[in-house]
Formats: sequence, C-alpha cells, structure tokens
Amino acid sequence: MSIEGILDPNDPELKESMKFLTMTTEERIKLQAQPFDGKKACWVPDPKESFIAAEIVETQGEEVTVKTSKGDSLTLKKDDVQQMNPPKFEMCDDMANLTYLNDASVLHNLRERYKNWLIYTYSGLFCVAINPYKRLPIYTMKVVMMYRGKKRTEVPPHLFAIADNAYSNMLRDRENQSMLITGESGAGKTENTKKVIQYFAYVAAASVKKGEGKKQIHISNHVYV
Ligand SMILES: Nc1ncnc2c1ncn2[C@@H]1O[C@H](COP(=O)(O)OP(=O)(O)OP(=O)(O)O)[C@@H](O)[C@H]1O
Repeated sequence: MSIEGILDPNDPELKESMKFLTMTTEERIKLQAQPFDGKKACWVPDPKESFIAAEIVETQGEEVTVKTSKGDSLTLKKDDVQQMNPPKFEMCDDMANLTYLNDASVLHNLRERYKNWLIYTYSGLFCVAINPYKRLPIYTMKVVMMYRGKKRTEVPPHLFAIADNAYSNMLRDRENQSMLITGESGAGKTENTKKVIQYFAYVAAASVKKGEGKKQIHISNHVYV
C-alpha cells in the first residue's frame, strides 16, 4: 500500500481516527461563537469541580462579588478569582497560546478536550496526555503515516508528533534523543512509551520499504526505557 493511498483524507478509517484527534471546523466555529464578556467572565474556586465559571457583579477594593454558573452569589478576595480566556481559545491545541495561563484555564481546557476524547494537548514543548481508559483508534498505521515528517503545527496534538520530531532530529543531527515521560501511577506512562516504540518501529519499517536503508529498522531496539 502506498503512503499516498494511506493518507487519503476521505479514508473512512482515517476519518474515524480524526474524530479522536481534532474538532471539525463546524464544531470549532460553534464553540468560538459563544457570547463572552471579557470584563466579567472569570473562574472561581469550587469544592467539587475545582473551578467553575462565574460573572463579576461588583468589585469593591480587594473584594469581588460574583454570580457563579450554579447560580450562587459569592464574595471572594480578588486573588481567588482567575481570568477567563475568550472563546477563541476553547479546546485549544497548545495551552502556551492562552492569554491567561492560570490553573483554572488549564484545567478547563484539558477537561473540555477530554470530554471530547482529545487526550493529547500541548503546553509549549510538553505534550499532556490524559488516560482515556479505553482504546481509541489513534495509534493505527494510517495515523502513524499521517504524522511522519510533519511539523507539529500541521497535525493535531499527538505523542506521535513528539516522537517524529525526535526521530527526525536523530536522523538529521546523528545525535541521541531523549523523551521524558512522567506522571503519577496509572497516568499512562507505560502505555505511551509503548506507543512511541510502536511509532519508531512503523516509520523505520516504512523507510526500509521506501529504500532508505536497512539500518533504520534497528532503531526501536535502541530505545532505552
Ligand atoms: N493511551 C491510552 N489508551 C488506552 N488505555 C490507556 C492509555 N493510557 C493508559 N491506559 C490504561 O491505563 C492503564 C494504566 O496505564 P499505565 O500502565 O501506562 O500507567 P503508568 O503511568 O505506567 O503506571 P505505573 O506508574 O503505576 O506503572 C493501562 O493498563 C491501560 O489500560
């Protein structure tokens, strides 16, 4: 099967994978069209949700009175109120682009993406992965081929983009590369490490088929975990 054939954007298998990697243009437009008042919209602490959306009703000195999305009226210290990003940043791919990079906005972005099964999100050079606890069709050969040789900005966030970047740097600079995979117990470190190795095995095998040399097939044997 040719790589060009594999990457047909209308391929039903690839289309199914894309549902778990990015929003459609229609979904993005709908999200971004939400009403928003930048002077009033904020996040306030909530014992259950960590943070909930609220609207500033009044500011007096160091105190702010808000109405929360649950309908409660609260008066808090200014420091406990976090600014909300405009809707154009809803479910954004890279949280380094957020205007307000506070705890509430990061949590909100990751939470909304996760609700839509978008488990990978960039934060600058890092790729945040949330454990989906179910098999998603985002690690197939076709998805691997979609990421091969692409710039990070050309494709949706994925561990494969990070792996491909390391692979390309290794080929270009002839230097060892390292990836740090960290998180609490059960976060998905082992699972994601396996996906990185799988990626290297696929791209090395594809390179061999393309006649780029047999040496590359050995690459996945040299990954130290
Ligand atoms: N991307 C994923 N897709 C599907 N299931 C996943 C994914 N990541 C993690 N899981 C599920 O979560 C379980 C725990 O993940 P994993 O073993 O990778 O965690 P870990 O961070 O290595 O944990 P520990 O530090 O305790 O070894 C896996 O057995 C798997 O069922």
